[in-house]
Amino acid sequence: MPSDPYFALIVPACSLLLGVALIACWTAMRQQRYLLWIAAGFIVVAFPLGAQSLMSNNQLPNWAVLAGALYLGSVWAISRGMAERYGGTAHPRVALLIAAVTLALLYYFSAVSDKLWLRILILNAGMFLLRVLPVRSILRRAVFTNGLERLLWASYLLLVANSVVRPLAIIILMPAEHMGELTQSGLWRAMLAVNMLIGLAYVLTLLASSVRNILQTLRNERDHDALTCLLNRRSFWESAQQCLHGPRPPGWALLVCDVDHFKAVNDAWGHAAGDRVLQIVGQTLLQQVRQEDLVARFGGEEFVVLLRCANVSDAAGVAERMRRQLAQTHCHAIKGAVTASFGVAWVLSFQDLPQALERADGLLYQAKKSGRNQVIYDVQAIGRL
Ligand SMILES: Nc1nc2c(ncn2[C@@H]2O[C@H](COP(=O)(O)OP(=O)(O)OP(=O)(O)O)[C@@H](O)[C@H]2O)c(=O)[nH]1
Repeated sequence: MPSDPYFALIVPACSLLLGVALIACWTAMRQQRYLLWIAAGFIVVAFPLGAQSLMSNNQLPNWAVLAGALYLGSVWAISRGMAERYGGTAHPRVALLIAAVTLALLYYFSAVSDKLWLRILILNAGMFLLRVLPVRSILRRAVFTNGLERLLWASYLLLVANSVVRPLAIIILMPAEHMGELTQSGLWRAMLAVNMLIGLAYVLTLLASSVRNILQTLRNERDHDALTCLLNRRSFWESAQQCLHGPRPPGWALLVCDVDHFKAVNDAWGHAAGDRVLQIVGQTLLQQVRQEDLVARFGGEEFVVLLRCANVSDAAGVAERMRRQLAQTHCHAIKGAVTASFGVAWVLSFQDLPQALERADGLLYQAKKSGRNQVIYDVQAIGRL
């Protein structure tokens, strides 16, 4: 047994704690099942690591196959988690084959011909192959959109590289005559520490990027209408403030659009068909605007668009295109098309936005009163730019 067994237990204890931290993170996020796989990887590896660090050299060969199976299982669980996170695959059948060959070789070099350095080499080769398994499919599918994602990927590749560096370091740095004392050597402890540091970097980056993703999802849900995926009233107001900031904003017009006789659509075809109509209206409005414009669903069948344009008649032209396209778009759910009415007002500034909304609403009301399926705009606003 090593002279300082408690020091040797620090690394497996840390691994266990990292696994528990990942499970805690999973319970908070629920849907991210890959966290469970990776947690399992860190928890499982703690047992052979702890046990082997406490074993004498004579005991090591007896447990080589079982410890090897646990190491390989833990490595594959992490590969599986990474594959699941990025929509790749960890090739379970190939993994099983690699594990079977590795364990057979471990058995041979423990029971038949006891060679510790060969066992280390074989086990690390098996671990390397299992870690590499998902890499190709991940690279094909994953888009590393931000620094954290790139850092996570880099720390996983470090784990992969470590499976190569570790056995090489042992072979190069450990004198053959002292190979038997490997698990009690300073080199072994240094390798455990490096392992732990890479593992720690990996888990911390994983936790940070998972929290980032969940916050992004929550922000997305907070800012968008669940049915049409358009901006909701709240985020429309926030984004409009950015568009219209400053005392003299560039030209902006406000379009208010309301689906005609929508209650009748719901009554005749059901609520699900009505929902589908709302989605089509949202898509139609989006198709007619540029990226800098804002399209929002304010509730019910009312949509609002903040449009960057030179004057109100240009905005009315855009609304007219929207109206026409909507009237021509066939919706399978109602076996026909819907029409909508529009009110278009000019926006003087962000402070003017509530009044502009009232003006556009008034014009929309006029459009409804005058027979629906039409655009009415604030004629007097022409040339105010
Ligand atoms: N399917 C669906 N219906 C909704 C949703 N929100 C509101 N509605 C329905 O939209 C209908 C709006 O009806 P009204 O305000 O009377 O307007 P309308 O029938 O379109 O009449 P006009 O606007 O005057 O042409 C109501 O029946 C609401 O129940 C939704 O998210 N999905």
